[in-house]
Amino acid sequence: MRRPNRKPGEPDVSFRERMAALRNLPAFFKLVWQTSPWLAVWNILLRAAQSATPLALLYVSKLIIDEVVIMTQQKGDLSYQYLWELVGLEFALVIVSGALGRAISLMDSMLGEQVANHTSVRIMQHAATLDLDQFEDSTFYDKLERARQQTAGRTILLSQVMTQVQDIVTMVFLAAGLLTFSPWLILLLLVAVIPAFLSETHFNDQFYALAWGQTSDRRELDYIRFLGASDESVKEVKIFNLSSYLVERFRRLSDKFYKDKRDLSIRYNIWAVLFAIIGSAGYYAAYVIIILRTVQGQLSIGDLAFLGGSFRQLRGLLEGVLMRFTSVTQGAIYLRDLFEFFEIVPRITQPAKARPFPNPIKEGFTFENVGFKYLHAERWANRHLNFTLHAGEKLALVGENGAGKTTLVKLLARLYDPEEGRILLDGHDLREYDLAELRMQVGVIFQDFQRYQMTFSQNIAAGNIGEIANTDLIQNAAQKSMADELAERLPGRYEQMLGRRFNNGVELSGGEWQKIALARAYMKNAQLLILDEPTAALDARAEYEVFLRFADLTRGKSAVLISHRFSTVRMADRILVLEKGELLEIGSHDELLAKNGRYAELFHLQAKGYR
Ligand SMILES: Nc1ncnc2c1ncn2[C@@H]1O[C@H](COP(=O)(O)OP(=O)(O)OP(=O)(O)O)[C@@H](O)[C@H]1O
Repeated sequence: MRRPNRKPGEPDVSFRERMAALRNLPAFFKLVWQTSPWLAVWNILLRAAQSATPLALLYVSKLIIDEVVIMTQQKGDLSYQYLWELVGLEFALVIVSGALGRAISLMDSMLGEQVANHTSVRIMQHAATLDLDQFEDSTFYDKLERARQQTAGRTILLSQVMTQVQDIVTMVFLAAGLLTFSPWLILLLLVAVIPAFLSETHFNDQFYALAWGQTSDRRELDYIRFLGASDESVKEVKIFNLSSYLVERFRRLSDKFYKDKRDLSIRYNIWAVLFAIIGSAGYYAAYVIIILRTVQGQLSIGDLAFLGGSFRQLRGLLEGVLMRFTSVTQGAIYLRDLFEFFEIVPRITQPAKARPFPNPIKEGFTFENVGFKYLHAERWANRHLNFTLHAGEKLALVGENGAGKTTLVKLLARLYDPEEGRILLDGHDLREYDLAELRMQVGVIFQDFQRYQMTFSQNIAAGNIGEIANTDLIQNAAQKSMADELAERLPGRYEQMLGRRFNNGVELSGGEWQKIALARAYMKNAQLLILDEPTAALDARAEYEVFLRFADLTRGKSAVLISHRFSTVRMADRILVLEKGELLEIGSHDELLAKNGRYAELFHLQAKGYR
């Protein structure tokens, strides 16, 4: 499904591509089938029954008219029985057809909603398997966005395709009726409708191309809308008076969207009116012919009604089918975005023959000439890293902003794999180990940890979600990170909703959130704990206590701490100083001070500030 000659951002919607996109339909119907086989079967059965009703109705009404004409010419006693039977039959058909229509739209909406939910779940599940760097790539993000946004479109697509098939079957019925009277009326019908179809196809291409080109701008629009009115941004928006700037940016972008779409819509509608006139002319030409033949006595009045009705309905159906064809292919093109998203495979995967994670770790983690560069970045974020994090060792990472500390930690946790060199754990490449076990055994709390808009205990359980029902473990973890005192003060205690997004939520201070995030680290019995600036928001006393406990609680386990506070850093067994992604110095606090290098310089600089 790759499009080799397409430049990024350039849509491809030629007729061939459009037809090719229809190849996505079987996979789509597989998805529908997986969602709910029963609803799908019922939908098909009901539609099959419904497709025969228009012809039956037309035919019965022709019989009624003919019977009425005969009766008006008869003299003497009239027998009404046949007539009433026919009227009763038509009445029954109308009732059945109405009920079928209702049932079909009910099935459509139920099935559509289920398909939408099922797809959303699959998108979430698939997204969860993908790598962090894939999320950081904007073309990936656009694809994810398009796959996500088209949920409603897919619901419509489902009923459109089903209706399409149903209408085609109805048309075959009607055309069979029409053919028995005069085959060339069908030809007239095609001539009347095909130009409209071609115009529709052309404009649909244009609309798709427009939407395609706008994907990343639309993301920007959504982002501005979010910034303009969200609890997260309101503080800064007010303080910096950003509102008018944001509104202006929003207006400019949305005006551009509006103008592009308006111009296209106007052109589209002008052509549509023109082709509708051609379509009507075709219908009336056929009607005139039928009328003339009736007047000449070749057709009955009932035939006139039947043929006129058939032709009108056929024209409506054919027009509908042809127009729908373009929106079906349109939907199929969007499906391609969905299936292309599903085709993206993560690079960081479970090895075929996974090695069990060592418990306990014997030697530790060894970096062998490790280098890593972010996608599209010019500079290496980490390079030439050679050191060992010994089993049971507490290592602190120090360095200026952007020195590569967080990147190093992400490599340790296998959120990325090194591009150069390798990381060994007890002598084997980290990539050989079972990924799920690695995730359980390596606990990381990032500096930009999540503040889940969930309850206090759910926020902590996020660290080991399998234990969400284990209140003892959750409370124990809270105690270790000193978050328990906070829970005691909250009205709902452990069940207190946090954040402002939902009812009765309580907002916490930065340090309070940090204690909760820290509790997540204690939810697992991980052998390597990584804390990326875990105490930046804590007050001095809390920080001191947290670290005393941390040292105590992680005795015998390995830990990596990133911190800009030397009071914290000096508690580590060894300190690794990074500069521009490379290892500058490594040693204990005393060793590095004695060396009088960069660490000593930074340490004295900070100490001076406190004197
Ligand atoms: N997701 C990313 N995509 C591209 N470049 C990135 C990404 N994250 C970080 N970088 C770049 O990689 C380099 C190292 O970043 P890193 O986050 O590892 O630094 P750090 O030492 O943790 O910084 P800080 O002390 O500010 O947290 C920086 O130059 C940064 O701009």
